[in-house]
Amino acid sequence: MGLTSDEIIINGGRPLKGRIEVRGAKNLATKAMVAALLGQSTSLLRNVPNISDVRVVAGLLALHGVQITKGDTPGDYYLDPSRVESAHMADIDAHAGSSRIPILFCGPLLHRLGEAFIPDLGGCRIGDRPIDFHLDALRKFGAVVEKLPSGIRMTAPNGLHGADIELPYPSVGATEQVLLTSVLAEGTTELKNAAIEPEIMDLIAILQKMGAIINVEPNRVIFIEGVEELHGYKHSAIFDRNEAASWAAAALATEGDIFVGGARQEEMMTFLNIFRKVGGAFEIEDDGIRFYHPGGELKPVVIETDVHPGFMTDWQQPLVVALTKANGVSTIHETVYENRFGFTDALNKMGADIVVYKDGLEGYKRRVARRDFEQAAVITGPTPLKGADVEVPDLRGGFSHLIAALTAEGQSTVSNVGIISRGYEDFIGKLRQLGADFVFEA
Ligand SMILES: CC(=O)N[C@H]1[C@@H](OP(=O)(O)OP(=O)(O)OC[C@H]2O[C@@H](n3ccc(=O)[nH]c3=O)[C@H](O)[C@@H]2O)O[C@H](CO)[C@@H](O)[C@@H]1O
Ligand SMILES: C=C(OP(=O)(O)O)C(=O)O
Repeated sequence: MGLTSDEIIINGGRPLKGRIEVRGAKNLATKAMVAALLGQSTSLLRNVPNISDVRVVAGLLALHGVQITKGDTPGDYYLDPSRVESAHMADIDAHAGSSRIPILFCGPLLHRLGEAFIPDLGGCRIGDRPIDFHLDALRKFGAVVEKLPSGIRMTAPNGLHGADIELPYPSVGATEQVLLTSVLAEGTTELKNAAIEPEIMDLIAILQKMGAIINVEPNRVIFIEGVEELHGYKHSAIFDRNEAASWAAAALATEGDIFVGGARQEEMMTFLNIFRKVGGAFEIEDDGIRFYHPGGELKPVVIETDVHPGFMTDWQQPLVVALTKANGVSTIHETVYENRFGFTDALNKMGADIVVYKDGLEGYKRRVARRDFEQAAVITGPTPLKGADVEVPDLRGGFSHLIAALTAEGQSTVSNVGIISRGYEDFIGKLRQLGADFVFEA
């Protein structure tokens, strides 16, 4: 079969070595772009990554009348919301299924227009991804929600008012929903059990620059005093710690040495501890972090994914590849999503020994139990990987397939790699820079 632009042929076995840069986080830049809708003047977001999720949000904002202009410096986006009131959103449902970000348009659009239509959501298919926390919170602010066959329509006949909200779980998206809605709601909002990921703190910094009053209090409480008006912001997006962790895992699995420019220690501390326990080495510099395999054997670990400051769910997939090389049995408990080990089928096809326990491991007690069961993957190593044909299932799983193919003996064809562009800027160029041996025709 001929090579298509959605396929990469990788000849494995070559260590990745060199320097690459990570830019602004997908999980902040897209939300910061939505925040621009709340301002009365133009915002400047810097360090925006060139990824498809950003293009999807830019397209949606444009449909809503936000004029987006790129600045002379790469990654600079000017977002002018002054024409939102006169926009006609004719093609809005053409964006159905393209990303999860549209749900965050609710609050800003209700404030600006008194109504919002949100097309069906996309994002990674990693189990059921309900939006009940979002809708419950919006209703508490005074929104009236109507479910339609192609999405959700929302109105706020009496305006939006501050509310007391306690999330059943510290959801990242629902916390952002509350922040983006409460800042212009009349009165005060107290949010309990909020998510406190670094990207959320960066969003709060942006909202404060716009004129919002937000206090982050102890024990996951966020207190917001609504204001009458917000203006544009100037902000440089926080670095993408998920991308940085992925390249770190690639360095370890391929026995390589990668300097990740733009990575910072503080937001990656939990990852760095595990990286060290597995046998990886790192050096922290002012402008980035060097991740490398220092020689010697890799060691097995037990990981429980969790909300921040725990080990992030988006970090486990690339690291699993390195764990197939560790000497012994590693266990990963995925506690954030119900179904995030689908990517391991392809690794097993390549020779890994990974057993997924869909209902969790008997007798294992979590520190903070959330459900009756949690998915667990048990990885027994070391198992050398062999080249195979594999298909990318989702963003992080896809990156792990790339790493697996890079470490495997022989040739692999990884198809459906387009998904990886959702969250990894120019990953093909970066692989080239790091000396990977592959064929890809754009
Ligand atoms: C674009 C973006 O920022 N994506 C990130 C965001 O996703 P996202 O914001 O979608 O993740 P959440 O933190 O909301 O989800 C966490 C858990 O809460 C559940 N839940 C969430 C909302 C809701 O209304 N009801 C409900 O049950 C989800 O199904 C999931 O099991 O945080 C995740 C957890 O750090 C990351 O893996 C994603 O990369
Ligand atoms: C799950 C992820 O993203 P999203 O929420 O955008 O699907 C991810 O970044 O790994």
